[in-house]
Amino acid sequence: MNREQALAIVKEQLTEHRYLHTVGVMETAINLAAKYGADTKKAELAAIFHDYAKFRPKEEMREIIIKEGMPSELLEYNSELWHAPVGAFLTEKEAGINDKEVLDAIRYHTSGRPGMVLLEKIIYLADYIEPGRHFPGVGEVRDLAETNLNKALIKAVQNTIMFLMKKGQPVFPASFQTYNDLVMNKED
Ligand SMILES: Nc1ncnc2c1ncn2[C@@H]1O[C@H](COP(=O)(O)OP(=O)(O)O)[C@@H](O)[C@H]1O
Repeated sequence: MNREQALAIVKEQLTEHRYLHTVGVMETAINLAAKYGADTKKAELAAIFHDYAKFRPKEEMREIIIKEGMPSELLEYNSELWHAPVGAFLTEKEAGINDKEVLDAIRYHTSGRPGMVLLEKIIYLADYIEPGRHFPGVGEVRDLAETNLNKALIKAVQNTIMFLMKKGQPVFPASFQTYNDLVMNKED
């Protein structure tokens, strides 16, 4: 599937604002992939589809999580988390993309996971720093991403956890595990 075909498929699923975000994630992911030696075509495809399920009704997502045997713990946490694993499932089912690396990058783009591979890191980070994002701390992560992918990712995961905790919201544990994994295996 080429870029135009992929973008046309997701455009139908998204609002204009979310579509523009997706294009920003795509461009950022391609740049990061080129810089850090990942497959730019896979980065492009994963970025285009990362929010494919963003606007599916909650009930549909809940059913898919249960039926497809996804971690039921997800249902106890912020439903904002659901579109990532459900998006991976629907990207395969409805768009026919079956590349496991691409699907995993979509699946883990919101929570992260311990042992993230390069493509997963790139999509998580591209989602966080694409040019349309404007929130406190994003500039620091953008700067880090120029030179050190892991340091940028640690900062992004840390900011996300701290943002949720400051609001007194529950934190899905995969993000803590991601943070610990990255910090404990830091290479510099
Ligand atoms: N571990 C977590 N526990 C609970 N909510 C989380 C966790 N990680 C991210 N989120 C929340 O999920 C939401 C969606 O994040 P994300 O998928 O990265 O962005 P978007 O869908 O806008 O591209 C954000 O509001 C974020 O705070």
